[in-house]
Amino acid sequence: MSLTPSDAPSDLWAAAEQADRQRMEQLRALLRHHAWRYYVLDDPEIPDAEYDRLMQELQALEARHPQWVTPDSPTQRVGAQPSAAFAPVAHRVPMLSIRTETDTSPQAALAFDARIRKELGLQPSDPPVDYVAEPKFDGLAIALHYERGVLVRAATRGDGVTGEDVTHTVRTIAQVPLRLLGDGAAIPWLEVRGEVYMRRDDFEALNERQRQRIAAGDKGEKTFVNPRNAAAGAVRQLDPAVAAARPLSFYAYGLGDVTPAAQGGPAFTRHWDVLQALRTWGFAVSELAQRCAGGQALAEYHRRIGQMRDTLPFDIDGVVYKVDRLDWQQQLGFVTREPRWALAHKYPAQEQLTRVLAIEVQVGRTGKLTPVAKLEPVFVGGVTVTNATLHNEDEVLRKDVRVGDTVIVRRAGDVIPEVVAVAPPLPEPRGEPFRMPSHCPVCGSAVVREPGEVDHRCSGGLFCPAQRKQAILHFAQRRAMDIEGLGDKLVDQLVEGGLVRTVADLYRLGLRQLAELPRMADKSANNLLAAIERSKTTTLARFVFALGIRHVGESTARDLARHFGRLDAIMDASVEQLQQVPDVGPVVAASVRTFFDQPHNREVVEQLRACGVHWPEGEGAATSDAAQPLAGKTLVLTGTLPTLTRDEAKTLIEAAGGKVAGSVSRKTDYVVAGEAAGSKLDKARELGVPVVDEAGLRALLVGQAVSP
Ligand SMILES: NC(=O)c1ccc[n+]([C@@H]2O[C@H](COP(=O)([O-])OP(=O)(O)OC[C@H]3O[C@@H](n4cnc5c(N)ncnc54)[C@H](O)[C@@H]3O)[C@@H](O)[C@H]2O)c1
Ligand SMILES: [Zn+2]
Repeated sequence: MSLTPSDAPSDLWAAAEQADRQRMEQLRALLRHHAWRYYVLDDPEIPDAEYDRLMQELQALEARHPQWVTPDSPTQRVGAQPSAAFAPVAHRVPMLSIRTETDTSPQAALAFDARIRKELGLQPSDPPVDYVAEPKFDGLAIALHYERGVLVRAATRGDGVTGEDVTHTVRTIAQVPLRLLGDGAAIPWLEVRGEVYMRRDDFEALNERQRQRIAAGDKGEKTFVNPRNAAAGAVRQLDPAVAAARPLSFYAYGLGDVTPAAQGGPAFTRHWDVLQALRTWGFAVSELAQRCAGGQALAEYHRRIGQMRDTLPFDIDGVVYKVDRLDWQQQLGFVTREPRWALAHKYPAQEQLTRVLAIEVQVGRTGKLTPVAKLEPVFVGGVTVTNATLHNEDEVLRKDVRVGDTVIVRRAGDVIPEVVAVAPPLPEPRGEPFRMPSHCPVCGSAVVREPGEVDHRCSGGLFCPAQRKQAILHFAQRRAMDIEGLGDKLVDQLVEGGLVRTVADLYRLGLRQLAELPRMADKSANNLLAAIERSKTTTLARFVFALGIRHVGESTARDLARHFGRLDAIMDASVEQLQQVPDVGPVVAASVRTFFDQPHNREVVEQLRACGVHWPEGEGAATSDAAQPLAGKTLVLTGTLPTLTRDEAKTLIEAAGGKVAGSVSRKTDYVVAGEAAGSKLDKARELGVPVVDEAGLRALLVGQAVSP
């Protein structure tokens, strides 16, 4: 029920008025606070959608009570007061906001067109109005001043009248021309306007780098809420080096104060022509800008760009419609803070508020543990989201996200939704701070975080159901157990069909089970069984590599096999003993020890042996199922060999027991030189190291002597 003077007693009416007035005061204070966080600190506390809701509520109240609208109300102003940290720049042509339409349906485009036609006094019989439609980039507006084609100043929008001088940082942006091309160079005074933004991939990479820095103990660093704020923060830096290190981009979309045509400035009649000229002067102008005749074409544009939104490399929060004819723009003019000739037609917000119901830990296929927030379902970026990543333990603690908190969730493009921050107010009392579990929630094995690493990992690689597929693929690969035909698709089928839980189950597969799999003929099932059977005869080095112990690659596996000779010796070696092996440092040693400390991993190893997987054990037998003609020899590869790639040559040499080194020294036994061999060949000659070609290498591989 709504209260109006006619149906409510006057004191009730007065009370309602009083409540409105109080709410307006409250909203203004809130909006001022959030505008300050957003525009001055580049560190918003609430999502834009939330800010827009507060703004709309205030606008509605002001519409109902126009007598209480104050000139300093956030509804009457653009941006925020420029910061005193920068020199002020006066905008000769004010930098305004754009009227925003949050109704994402096509109707809004038609309504805009109808309004424009009405304001221009057009008749239904008049032709459609020409518009230019452009993406609305989510970055920050910048004015660039060019004097005779040379960039002399760059300014933020500030409060629309006075901006901040950010020439020092904007100069570092590669897409901002320092000198204009073509006839742009001759214009006495030219102000170009556009948006500085950060591409989504650049933003993700920047945040990943920040997370690494924080993990490495850099206390001063933080991650950024979204590309818009990362871009704004970079531009509004005092130190240009910081901005230069952040990957920023720039799109030009219009002009500000320009020398009139009569005094040597450019003459334009349409906005579209402005965009084309900007391009010839050397600016990036969006390829997505398009001319549209009439409201229907605008609605179609909104739909088309909306469909592309997730795949665009940058964030957009809507599209902008602009009347193309500049004389009409002039005629339509401005209201307080917005031109009448433009409209920002939004898309569903990419950031929303919701509540954390739980924090779960997920285990990825490589064993990495990721804390994930379970959320009260929320519509964000066009879909309903119920889970959002929290990346790692440090991130959860730094953001201090707890169960019961209200958080900002971001979903942009095809990047997985993430919790970007906790939003005030905090609940009273709060939940417990997050702790990473000490044991894998999937398999119960110990969870390990290595020094200098951001991630926690499950150490039960051979057994952990989360890591099954990865473990089997690794185990079966050519350089490990070499089970031919056991690829991605088949592993999926075996695991999903419940036939294989650990690698030991491979040796228990029967023909009947295999033949029942979809797309599996008897012949291929037989081939696979034969390949599995063949793999039972292996070497200790291959077997150790096949286990998938973190940091134990092929060559470490070989070193371990050579040093210990027997599997049990490796499994029981202490961290100190492991470090006796050349090239095995504390991290690798700890990783091997932890792996074999997991009872589940040991069980799988025992099952493999029980299934008949075997290798020659003991001194000298460690690595050889064939002769090792290059045992103890070090070779260096240089240049291009006629038939072998460098990888293939390396594999062959290592299979023959040799080592491949990166540089030539007195300890090098042979240098294998191909086409276009460089300084390594010179070095070999200088040191008198024997040099062989590919034929020579092949001879060495089979144990023949070669004369260099
Ligand atoms: N989260 C918060 O706390 C908070 C606080 C204050 C403001 N905000 C957000 O900031 C925005 C405030 O609106 P505003 O007044 O700055 O205007 P706006 O960002 O909605 O629209 C005007 C701006 O659009 C940009 N723009 C992008 N592409 C353009 C194009 N092709 N042509 C012309 N302009 C283009 C320009 O930078 C211009 O200044 C809202 O989205 C609001 O939610 C958020
Ligand atoms: Zn596990």
